[in-house]
Amino acid sequence: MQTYLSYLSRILHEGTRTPDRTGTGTLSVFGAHLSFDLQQGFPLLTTKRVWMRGIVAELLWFLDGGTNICPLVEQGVSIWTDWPLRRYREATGEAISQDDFEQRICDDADFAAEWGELGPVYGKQWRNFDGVDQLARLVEGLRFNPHSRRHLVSAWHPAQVDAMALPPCHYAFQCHVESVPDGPDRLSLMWQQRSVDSFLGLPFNMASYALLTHLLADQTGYAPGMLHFSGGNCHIYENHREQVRTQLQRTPYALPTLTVDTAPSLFDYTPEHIHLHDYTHHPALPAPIAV
Ligand SMILES: Nc1nc(=O)c2c([nH]1)NC[C@@H]1CN(c3ccc(C(=O)N[C@@H](CCC(=O)O)C(=O)O)cc3)CN21
Ligand SMILES: O=c1ccn([C@H]2C[C@H](O)[C@@H](COP(=O)(O)O)O2)c(=O)[nH]1
Repeated sequence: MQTYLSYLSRILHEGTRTPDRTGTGTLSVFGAHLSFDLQQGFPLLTTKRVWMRGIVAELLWFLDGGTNICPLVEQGVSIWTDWPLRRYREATGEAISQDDFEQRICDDADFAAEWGELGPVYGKQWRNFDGVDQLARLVEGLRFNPHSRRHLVSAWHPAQVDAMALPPCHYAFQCHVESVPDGPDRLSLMWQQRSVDSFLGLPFNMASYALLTHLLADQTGYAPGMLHFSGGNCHIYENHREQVRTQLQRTPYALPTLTVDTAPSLFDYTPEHIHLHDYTHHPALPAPIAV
């Protein structure tokens, strides 16, 4: 995890003060690459608590093709609530609390359909990009044509980005199968991210794509290989600087490991199939999210 801490330190020391859409202000660099060997452990930060249950819920929601916050909210996961909540407050002028908004999303299906929808975001594009189930195709391709160089999934649909609550930040990923002498072939994954909230978002994204690699490997019979991140605008929000400094003073613990119980298909996993082992971490570092 030293690689993530060095990345944060680079933004802190070399980053340029840049205004941003949310009005928060950032320090940013353009262009960064991080690599993790999934054989060496599961890349969940140990220098603060990272909320794995929320990450699992979000990824399974993407895999299910979900674009409405309702199933997340029902599991107590609020990471996507801010955007629909703001839309509701602006449209109605009602000063509803987050708790009351989430309660209505859970209790009233019509309300959820109207106000909990994020538009054609990740889940939609992964499972139904103009009629193409990109994930089903990916699994078939990995199984039957492993050495293809076209194992690519795109969430960036130019004709639909304006209809999304937030255009995709991690907008594409590619898989790669590699032969290993005296061992099972390995499945690696690289994801592209145009905009990177390095303190709050990236730890989620790293764990989420690591988990996706484990699930794909489980479905295709490969061992998890390397995970690569390629970032465009990599930033630290001004109001995360203190938390970043605290984190940089902490010494990482050994990484946890992850095991997966096999499910009938990529679309049948539940949180009960996913087991995180030996996760030792420093205390949580709360920080405000820029909306
Ligand atoms: N500015 C911004 N950063 C993001 O990372 C981000 C967005 N917006 N918008 C869409 C999604 C939502 N994601 C989120 C949203 C919230 C947390 C968050 O608040 N995490 C906290 C606490 C989680 C909890 O325990 O409830 C954390 O400490 O990691 C993380 C990722 C990632 N994305
Ligand atoms: O998975 C995600 C989703 C979002 N983010 C961050 C990156 C930016 O800080 C904001 C998005 O704002 P834009 O103006 O659309 O770039 O959300 C992330 O890091 N990871």
